[in-house]
This record gives sequence, C-alpha cells and structure tokens, in this order.
Amino acid sequence: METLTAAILPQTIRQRPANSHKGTYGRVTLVGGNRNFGGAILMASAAAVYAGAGLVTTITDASNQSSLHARLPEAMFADMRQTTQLTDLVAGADVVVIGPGLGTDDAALATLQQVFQTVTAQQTLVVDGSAITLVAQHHLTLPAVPLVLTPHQMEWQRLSGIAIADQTPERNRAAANQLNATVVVKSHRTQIYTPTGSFQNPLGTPAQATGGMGDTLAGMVGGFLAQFSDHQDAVLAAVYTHSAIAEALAASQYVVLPHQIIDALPQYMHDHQAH
Ligand SMILES: NC(=O)C1=CN([C@@H]2O[C@H](COP(=O)(O)OP(=O)(O)OC[C@H]3O[C@@H](n4cnc5c(N)ncnc54)[C@H](O)[C@@H]3O)[C@@H](O)[C@H]2O)[C@@H](O)CC1
Ligand SMILES: Nc1ncnc2c1ncn2[C@@H]1O[C@H](COP(=O)(O)OP(=O)(O)O)[C@@H](O)[C@H]1O
Ligand SMILES: [Mg+2]
Repeated sequence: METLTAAILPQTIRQRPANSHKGTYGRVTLVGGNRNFGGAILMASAAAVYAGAGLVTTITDASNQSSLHARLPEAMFADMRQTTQLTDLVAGADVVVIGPGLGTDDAALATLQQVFQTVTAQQTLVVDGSAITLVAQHHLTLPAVPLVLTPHQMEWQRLSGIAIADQTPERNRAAANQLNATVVVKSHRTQIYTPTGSFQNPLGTPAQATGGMGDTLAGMVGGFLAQFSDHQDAVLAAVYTHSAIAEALAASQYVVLPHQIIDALPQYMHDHQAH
C-alpha cells in the first residue's frame, strides 16, 4: 500500500494550454437525484463544474430542475424519465457519474440498467452511492467499460460481501481485481485500489463527516477524469484534493460543508497545478 503525497497534484493537474476550449476539458454526464435526494446530484454536478469539466449535464428528477439552475447555471438539465434523451446524453459523454441520490426504487433500477447498457469502452463510468447499493441488491453485472467505484465502507460491504471489520487491504485488493474496476473505499482513511496499485490517502478529518461529502467526491472524480488523461492519477488526485481542502478548512471550522469544498476547488487547483 503506497501512501499518497502532494506530489500527485502537479503530476496530474496540468496548466491549461492557451489554444484550448471547453471540448478540451471533457463532457461529464451525471445521473441521480430522485425527488428526495436532489441535493446529492446537485453537489456532485457542482463539484464536476468547479473541478473544471468542460461541459456538465445533469440527468435528474424533473422536480430538481429549478434548484439545479438556481445553484448551478453552468449545468445543463435533462429529465431522468425521458429515456431516449437519457441514452443520447449518456452516449455523448466522456465520463458518466451515476448514483448520488439516485435512490433504490424500481425507477432507479431501470435508469441504472439503461446506463449500464449504453456506456461503451471509450467512456469512463463512475458508480457511487445508491447505484452501488442497487448493483449489490440485484446482483447486476457491471458493464465491461473503464470503471471507478466509490463506495463507503457499508456500500463496499454490500457489494463485495466483506464485512466492514474484515475489510483488510488484501481482501479489498482481491475484490477490486474480481470487479475489474478502480475502487475507492471511503472511510476516515480512504484507500484506492487501481488496476496497478493500492494507495492510502493520508488526509481527511472528522469535520468531513456530513451528508453530501461523498456526492461531492464523486463529482470531483468525474471532473478530474474528464480533464486529465492518466485515469489512475486523476482518481488519486481527486481523492487527495477533496481531503486536503477539507483539512485546510477544518483548521478553523468545526464542520466542513460539501459546498465549501466545491467553492475552494478552483483556487486550490490553481495553486497546485504543474509549473
Ligand atoms: N442531500 C442529499 O440529497 C443527500 C443524499 N444522499 C444520498 O443518499 C443515498 C443513500 O446513501 P447513504 O450513504 O446516506 O446511505 P447508506 O444506507 O448507503 O449508508 C449509510 C449507512 O452506512 C453506515 N456506514 C458505515 N461505515 C460508513 C462509512 N465509512 N461511511 C459512511 N457510512 C458508513 C452509516 O452509519 C449508515 O448507517 C445515496 O444515494 C446518497 O448519494 C446522502 O449523500 C446524504 C445527502
Ligand atoms: N471521519 C472522517 N475522516 C475523514 N474523512 C471522512 C470522515 N468521515 C467521512 N469522511 C469522508 O467523507 C466522504 C463521505 O462519503 P459518503 O459516506 O459517500 O457521503 P455522502 O453519500 O453523504 O455524500 C468520504 O470521502 C469519506 O472519506
Ligand atoms: Mg455516498
């Protein structure tokens, strides 16, 4: 297990070439947010935008449209129930993030299965939150595309069958290999299992223990993957950045809110890009 350091940041976060445009920085489509969990997909979408993704589309319950646009006019909206449009928007993305606030009812399951059938090996799929729980509950087969799973320990228990107390690096490594995915096992000291390595995040604070913190990370992972060509580095740098910003804010705050991490992203990435 390799411990991450700040070296992952300039190794990953490139200076933007002058001759570039929004297409250079990737299209991210995020799917989630039922009637009750609209905030989750809003935070994930905002994290992708503020991390620098070139174009962000949010596919969510129609009841979330005005709050999404009030908070995040940069994101495009599509109704999760309009299945033809959903297929088109998923097919057109470089990175698809599914799960924040998706819920686990029949409609959520149908949406997840449609996304799984649509994604191709040219795209990267980030599976988070409810989507992980649905895969576990319904024994779904994950699509054969580049995959990043971002479970917290309970979601990982559901998916891998490894009880939280038994989630050792050796067992986690074996389960990640079997899933043929990069797995970010989130805890107070998050571990990342990529196809070629196992990494420990040395950062993070209990000030982060608040709803929406993982939704925010999922959006950041999507935003980093869309922009930075080395996918392992993109995931590692997103995890590191999320906790590093939280630690900095926690020096003077009892709790760190997800939107505060999102707000801090552009400056943090500016300050830690390659020179
Ligand atoms: N504002 C919103 O709309 C929010 C929506 N959320 C969404 O709610 C759905 C359900 O996710 P939840 O994670 O809340 O529910 P889950 O039922 O999947 O997991 C939460 C349970 O896992 C336990 N647990 C054990 N180890 C843990 C660890 N290391 N980290 C986190 N939990 C651990 C918790 O105590 C809790 O009982 C997801 O789709 C999520 O995206 C949540 O993110 C909360 C905020
Ligand atoms: N005590 C803690 N120390 C460090 N990081 C924490 C702590 N508690 C939570 N986190 C981080 O917060 C995030 C929580 O993710 P998750 O449980 O999926 O939240 P949600 O689904 O509510 O958005 C993870 O990145 C986790 O590592
Ligand atoms: Mg979560």
